[in-house]
Amino acid sequence: MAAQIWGSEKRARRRREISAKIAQMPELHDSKPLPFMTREEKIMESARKLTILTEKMGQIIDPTDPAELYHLNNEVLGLEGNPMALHGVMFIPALSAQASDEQQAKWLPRALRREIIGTYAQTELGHGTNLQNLETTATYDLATQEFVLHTPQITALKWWPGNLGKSSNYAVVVAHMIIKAKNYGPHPFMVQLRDEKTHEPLPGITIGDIGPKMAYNIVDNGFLGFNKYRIPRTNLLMRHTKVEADGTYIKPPHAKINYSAMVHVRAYMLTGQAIMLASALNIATRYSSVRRQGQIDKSQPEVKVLEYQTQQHRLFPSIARAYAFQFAGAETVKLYEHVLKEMKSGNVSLMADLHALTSGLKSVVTYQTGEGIEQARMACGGHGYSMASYISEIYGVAIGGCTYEGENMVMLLQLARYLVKSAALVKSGQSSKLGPLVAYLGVKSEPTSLIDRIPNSGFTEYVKTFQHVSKRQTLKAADMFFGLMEKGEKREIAWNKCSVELNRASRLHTRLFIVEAFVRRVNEIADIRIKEALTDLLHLHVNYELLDIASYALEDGFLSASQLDYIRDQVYLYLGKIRPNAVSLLDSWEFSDIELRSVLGRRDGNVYENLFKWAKSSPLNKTDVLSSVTQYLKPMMEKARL
Ligand SMILES: CC/C=C\C/C=C\C/C=C\C/C=C\CC/C=C/C(=O)SCCNC(=O)CCNC(=O)[C@H](O)C(C)(C)COP(=O)(O)OP(=O)(O)OC[C@H]1O[C@@H](n2cnc3c(N)ncnc32)[C@H](O)[C@@H]1OP(=O)(O)O
Ligand SMILES: Cc1cc2nc3c(=O)[nH]c(=O)nc-3n(C[C@H](O)[C@H](O)[C@H](O)COP(=O)(O)OP(=O)(O)OC[C@H]3O[C@@H](n4cnc5c(N)ncnc54)[C@H](O)[C@@H]3O)c2cc1C
Repeated sequence: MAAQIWGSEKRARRRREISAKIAQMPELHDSKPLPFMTREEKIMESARKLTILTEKMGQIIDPTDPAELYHLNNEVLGLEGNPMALHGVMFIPALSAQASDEQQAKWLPRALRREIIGTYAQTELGHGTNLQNLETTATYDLATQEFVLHTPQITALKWWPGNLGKSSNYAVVVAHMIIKAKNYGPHPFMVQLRDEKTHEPLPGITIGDIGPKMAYNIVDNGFLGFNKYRIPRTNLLMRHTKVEADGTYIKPPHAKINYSAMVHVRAYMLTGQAIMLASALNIATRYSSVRRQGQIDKSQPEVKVLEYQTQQHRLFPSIARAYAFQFAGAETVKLYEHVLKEMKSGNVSLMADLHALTSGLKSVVTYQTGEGIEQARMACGGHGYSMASYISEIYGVAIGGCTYEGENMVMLLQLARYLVKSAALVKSGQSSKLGPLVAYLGVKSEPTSLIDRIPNSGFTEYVKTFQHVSKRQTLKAADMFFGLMEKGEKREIAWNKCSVELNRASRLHTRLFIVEAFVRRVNEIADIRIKEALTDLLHLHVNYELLDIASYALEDGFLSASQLDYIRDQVYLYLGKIRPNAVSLLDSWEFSDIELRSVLGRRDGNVYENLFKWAKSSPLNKTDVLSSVTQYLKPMMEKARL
């Protein structure tokens, strides 16, 4: 199963080997539990481990393999981030995709050797979503052949970029490029922020940390202002766009090609979200098979809480989602790598499809991951609320994904633009022009679902039902939009008035893609036992998801009330079938205790002993009487006694 999850037997084996090596290297372990550290201590601890890793990485992993690097990172540095998180996640990808060969030769080896630390600085205090209204400017000075970066007012301060505040000395900065008073829109520039020797901010740069966040606090998300700060013309990233010495602008082959670093993260973060969901579920499911509370049969002893159907219903559909996201994520990464290769050689024809797909997936996956992790926390009762479970940190980091790389509603609306264009093709009889991801929109569906009517139909009837609801909602939302325009409404006003319906279409389309990715994967599996276990999970997935969106299929009679009862019964049937495998389905992800960082979710299951040990190690328990008591509470009580 681990081979299915991680892509191959070799990958699963390598992960095990890496975890085993790390287990033998105490210098790479947290020196004490992270929740007991202050933010400064955590940042220091992370930097300590990061520098050891830089020295010893070659002994542990193949540093050129991103999957090994990612696993090493999760084990040693963990999900709260590290001082170089954005260096790998966005700075290097931005340079790789947007810098010319010559620029890459100059900067990439230095970045890869970690001679310099970089980040991706785009969002500002006043604008994150609407890139056209970013306010930082890069004005070309023909006389000196330099760009002058400037922050015209407080809202133009860069705000949020990870590791910008304290760790990075370089950044890819996105600014509006102005040449001879003409604004060419947002473009990426390579900018040095700090002196390479002293790490002091360079003159003209104002920089710092934006303060503590809900989670992810090892990362120093930062602010940055420029006061007429000059950089050479050749620091504009020039793979696709060029500015010649005389100010001549050579436009890129696609208007949005400079957005590729965002698409990179949107594609890669899906499996990251699956991992976080599976981690939280691993903790909750292990704990649920240790925790005994109450009886189902009063004549029997107390049961493990995992025996309760409500507990299974809370956890198992999310186990199925974690697998579904992992499989859909792996497909998306493959597609992304393909499109990136094409883009580098000038073929930009697949960019729109990839953008639409990743926009929908990042939104649905992050939202459902958040839901699943929060349910996992509640499934652990009171102990889930303790930082000892570590679920709150996993939750905080995961739901950051609902916001970063494009706020979820906004990204769903990006996919909706693509769906509406596709609907227009269907309506004008040009279905043959639909891309493969939306081809179903042009296919006539049956009048009613045949779920429960065709024995052994596999998942075909389910997929058809998902296709039906997605198609119907897309055409309905598109009709609403076109109708408003026909009535004379301006395009943007009409769009806004339909946006809730449009986003519903985007979600349904994306959920269909996730179901199909899961079906594709299960169909490929040769090992009978693995196939059986995953088929059960897939049964739960399709029935649970369909129940969740049933209103769309009920309202036009595609599904009947009796079919809904059938689907509900299937959910209960598969909850029971999955119960014996539940812990194994999560243990198969093979998270080590070091990586999980959870007292509640440890492999040994010694929950109570470990919780007591953890509580005793709380810094508050170093003394029996705190100074807050001697200084304030004791005098107060004494005064009251007089
Ligand atoms: C590798 C990682 C591995 C694992 C990660 C795991 C865990 C992660 C843990 C921690 C987190 C780590 C890092 C977090 C880092 C976060 C970084 C950031 O957040 S960076 C900032 C991100 N910002 C955004 O995403 C901004 C969102 N806004 C936009 O993208 C755009 O403004 C928007 C698309 C909304 C609109 O663009 P605009 O240019 O204004 O639009 P316009 O109306 O002119 O055009 C729309 C037109 O353009 C098409 N389009 C838009 N984008 C693309 C694209 N990327 N590719 C192709 N086409 C694009 C769009 O479809 C539309 O086309 P049509 O007109 O409809 O034809
Ligand atoms: C943990 C974290 C890490 C980050 N890291 C980075 C980084 O490394 N580099 C970087 O540059 N940035 C980073 N960001 C910033 C992030 O990319 C932005 O916060 C994000 O893109 C959302 O933009 P915003 O804050 O402007 O939200 P807003 O756009 O202000 O969103 C507020 C509300 O307005 C709604 N809204 C906005 N526009 C529309 C619209 N057109 N239609 C409908 N509704 C709309 C949204 O849906 C939302 O409900 C990070 C953010 C976080 C939380």
